[in-house]
Amino acid sequence: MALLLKNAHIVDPSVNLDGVADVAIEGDRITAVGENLAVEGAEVIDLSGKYLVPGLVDMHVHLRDPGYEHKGDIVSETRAAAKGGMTGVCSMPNTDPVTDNGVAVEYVKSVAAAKGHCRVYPSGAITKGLKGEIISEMGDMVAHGCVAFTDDGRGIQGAGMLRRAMDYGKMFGKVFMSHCQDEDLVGEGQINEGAVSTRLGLLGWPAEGEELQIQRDIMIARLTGAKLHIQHISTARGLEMVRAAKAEGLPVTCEATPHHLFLTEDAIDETYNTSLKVNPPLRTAADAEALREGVADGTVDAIVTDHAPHADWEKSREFELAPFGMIGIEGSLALVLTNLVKTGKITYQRMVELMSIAPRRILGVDEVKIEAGSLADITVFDPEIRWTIGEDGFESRAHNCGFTGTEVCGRATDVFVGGKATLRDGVVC
Ligand SMILES: NC(=O)N[C@@H](CC(=O)O)C(=O)O
Ligand SMILES: [Zn+2]
Ligand SMILES: [Zn+2]
Repeated sequence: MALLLKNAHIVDPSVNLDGVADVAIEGDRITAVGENLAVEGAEVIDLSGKYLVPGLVDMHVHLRDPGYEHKGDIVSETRAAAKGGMTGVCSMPNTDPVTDNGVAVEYVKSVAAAKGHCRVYPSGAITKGLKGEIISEMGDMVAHGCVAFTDDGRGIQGAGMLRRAMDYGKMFGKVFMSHCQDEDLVGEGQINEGAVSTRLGLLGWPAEGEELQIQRDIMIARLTGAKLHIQHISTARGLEMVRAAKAEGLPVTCEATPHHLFLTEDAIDETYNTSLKVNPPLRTAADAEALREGVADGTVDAIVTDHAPHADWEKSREFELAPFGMIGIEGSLALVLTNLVKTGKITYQRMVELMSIAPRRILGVDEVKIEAGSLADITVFDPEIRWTIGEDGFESRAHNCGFTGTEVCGRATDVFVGGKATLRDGVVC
């Protein structure tokens, strides 16, 4: 049946839209955008007071499926994505078995298509088993729908390995996404190296453990001509390196997470909250401030969550034994609205670039525009809903959210993927 979304404030910088209008949808496409639209027989949804934007995409998400379904699976984590307002996610390959061949990509793609609550764009490992030793079956993975290559969860330790993978893999035209972590330097580091790690008696993880690989990967991208995307960037100097690479004209992009933008190492205290144990670690206030500047000035291309579900029993251990990672996909839109848009740091248009347009462009997946003919992947949110993260639990199977208890303003109410509702009035469908 046709759908008519009425009276929403549409924001889509790609077609210069910033104002109230109606959107008509038929099948999986937008058929018209304009004022006072009427479509015979259409279901009419009044969206007065709400914003309507091209569907949000979180390009860094751990679905944990196959292999770690006790943390989350494709159904539970795409439900979380829909609840957070996402129409699509890029899944990470650190599953078991690792997503490093066409069959593994096919599994994620087909289960998501059959049972998922948003689109899933699978990434594939750069090296077999994420071991950093042998190049994965890149061509096979691309043939099965892999959109990007990454060894996320680990960095590629050998510079020569990365060089060979980029030299070979660049023919597929996909982006290489780097988790930058020099394992020899980082060692058993638990949180950012500094006064907080010293006071709490936790081994430190120096900013240099990330920056060395950011610089190295930029240099190897320059050498090979491959497209490079720096994942979950967390340090001011690392961001400076990306800024310089962009100024040089290299095909380098980067992403930042809400936790690296809005939390710092100072949130970690004697309660040893393991939800705040993330890779890379929460950094200093100066780092977070530099990242927010980068979001505003365009150096940071995309906001992602690095949504990383872990079971309660895995996180309820000594800080050193708990795994790294926090969930975030249900709160990211609200955190960005609350901390960046409503404070005037960025506009709604910039938010749409960061959370919708740039992720699709970097991943090279179908564009979505609020105009006739486009795929009807749409996110609707109410900027005035006040709520507290975690108060009603989570759609995710996991609870390891570092923002639990944080009061925010703004929440997704309705999401459409290919014209089909996946969230209606805040309820996942
Ligand atoms: N970010 C994390 O702290 N953890 C991620 C891995 C990763 O993104 O590197 C995970 O898979 O749990
Ligand atoms: Zn990572
Ligand atoms: Zn990750």
